[in-house]
Amino acid sequence: MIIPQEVRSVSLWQVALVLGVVYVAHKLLKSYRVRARSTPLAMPPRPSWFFGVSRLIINNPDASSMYEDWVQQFGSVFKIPAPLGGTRVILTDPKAIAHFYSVETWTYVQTKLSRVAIENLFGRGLLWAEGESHKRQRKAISPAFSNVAIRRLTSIFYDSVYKLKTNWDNQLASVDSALIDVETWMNHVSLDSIGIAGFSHDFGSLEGKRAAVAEVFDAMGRLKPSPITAIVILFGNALPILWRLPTETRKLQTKLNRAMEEIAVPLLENTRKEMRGLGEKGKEEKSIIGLLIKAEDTESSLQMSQEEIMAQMKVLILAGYETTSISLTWALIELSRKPEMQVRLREELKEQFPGSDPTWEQLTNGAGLHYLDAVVHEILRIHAPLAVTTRVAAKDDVIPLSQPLRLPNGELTDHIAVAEGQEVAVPIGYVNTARSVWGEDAREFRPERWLTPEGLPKKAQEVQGHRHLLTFVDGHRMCLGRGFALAEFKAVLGVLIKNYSFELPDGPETKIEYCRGVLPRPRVAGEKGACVPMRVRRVD
Ligand code: HEM
Repeated sequence: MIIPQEVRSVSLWQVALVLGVVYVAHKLLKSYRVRARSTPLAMPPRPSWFFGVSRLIINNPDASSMYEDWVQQFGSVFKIPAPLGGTRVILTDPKAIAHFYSVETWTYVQTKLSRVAIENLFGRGLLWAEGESHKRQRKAISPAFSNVAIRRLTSIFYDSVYKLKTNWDNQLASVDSALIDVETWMNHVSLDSIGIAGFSHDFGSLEGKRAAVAEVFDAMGRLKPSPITAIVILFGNALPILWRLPTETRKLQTKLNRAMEEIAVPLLENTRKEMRGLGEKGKEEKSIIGLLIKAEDTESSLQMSQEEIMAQMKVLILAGYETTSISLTWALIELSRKPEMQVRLREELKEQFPGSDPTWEQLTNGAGLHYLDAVVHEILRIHAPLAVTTRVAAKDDVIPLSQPLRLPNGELTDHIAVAEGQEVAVPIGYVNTARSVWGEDAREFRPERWLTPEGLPKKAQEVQGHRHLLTFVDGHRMCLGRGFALAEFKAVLGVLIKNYSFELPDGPETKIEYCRGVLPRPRVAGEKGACVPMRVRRVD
């Protein structure tokens, strides 16, 4: 049958109109239901329906000050305008935060958008899983992060930093000092360490090889929002097929998968050979994923598929590569801004370990390395690589508060009601550096605060998490690799500060700014990419 053109176009318009009306009605109904079942919280004005305050936060190098203003105006729990007309509840009260993390992955889950993005890029591994599936995966992978396992991996961190040392010593053989981009080298140390310790693969970046994985991460940081990506982000939840469009992100995903496959296949083969007694003599598999494959087999449960193994490998790279290299870079920056602290750390290292390097026990239990421990934790406090946890409520919830909160209607409350579908966030970076929690010098790099005999301020002690910091979050998703990260951070920083002195190109006042990466990275102002060139000298 031939349908006249005008009839066809009219019906298309009608369909589009009906769909539009249904969509808007659904959105309105949903927001009405969320509002009806939620405690009415205070909220700052909305600067844009499309972006909410997200652009103000992302573009603000001092987002903590914005949160501080809001806390002063509205109290410890409030709402902020989120993108597309939505709202987000912000928790800064310690009891509320502890509750939130204690029910995360069950009551609070990844937003649909993050979940699809994580699945597409990094597979259905630990970071993607929620609830029962997350519990099962975490139980399977946890033994590979035990103290015994990390202790056996510590030599890998030293191997990496000594490869760096060989290169730097060559550069400094005939000159007094050299200008070295320390951020790139921290990336190499971190990537090669996670490759070998995580899944027995040497990326070789410390020897000048260009790893495809590092290229993917660099490219992800440089991705520019295109109209097609915007469409996928806006409508991807409703129409998952859009995620299959050949966007730049999808191309990177294919490249990352290919690179990881090349690593996963031999690892699986070698580990299974070893378990059948056919492995290379003296080459026992001790990497995190290797241990995981072995454990699965001895428990004679189902073997992990190659796809699952790749997903966990990608989780390790995503979770462990940038976080550690960014933290090491910030440590060198802060110690260059405060040369007297650099000298104090060097003296401690030389005094305690004049002719050797500390073992895992010595790194972990202090062994006189109190200042090293203080520097590391102070960096993790003021430069948390992940600045916020954002989740959505999967069901209605009641969040308890440690202090009564004054609501906009004048009532006082000791709890708040949150409805299913409401976004909730914990601003990690702000809580770690809040003056009301850490004192007037909260924003300053002052490792000495960790050494005071009376301990941390009382308010800080109310915050749960590793050493009262939210840097590794808390609860079910608390960073599994924190023992790994701390051992690596201390081992690498110890060798660097013992052997070299670091100066920023324009002295302690050199301007440092953030640049985009998968996570925000530091750079010396004016540099094109994420570069932190420093004047490096050998010290005897
Ligand atoms: C300074 C370094 C590090 C920091 C600040 C850090 C921080 C974090 C944070 C904030 C999370 C929670 C992510 C979320 O809620 O979505 C996390 C999860 C995780 N991290 Fe780390 N991380 C670091 C290093 C590492 C390293 C080196 C590894 C592995 C060797 C690692 C493995 C993991 C894993 C497996 C998870 C997922 C836990 C789960 O979902 O149950 N992390 N990390």
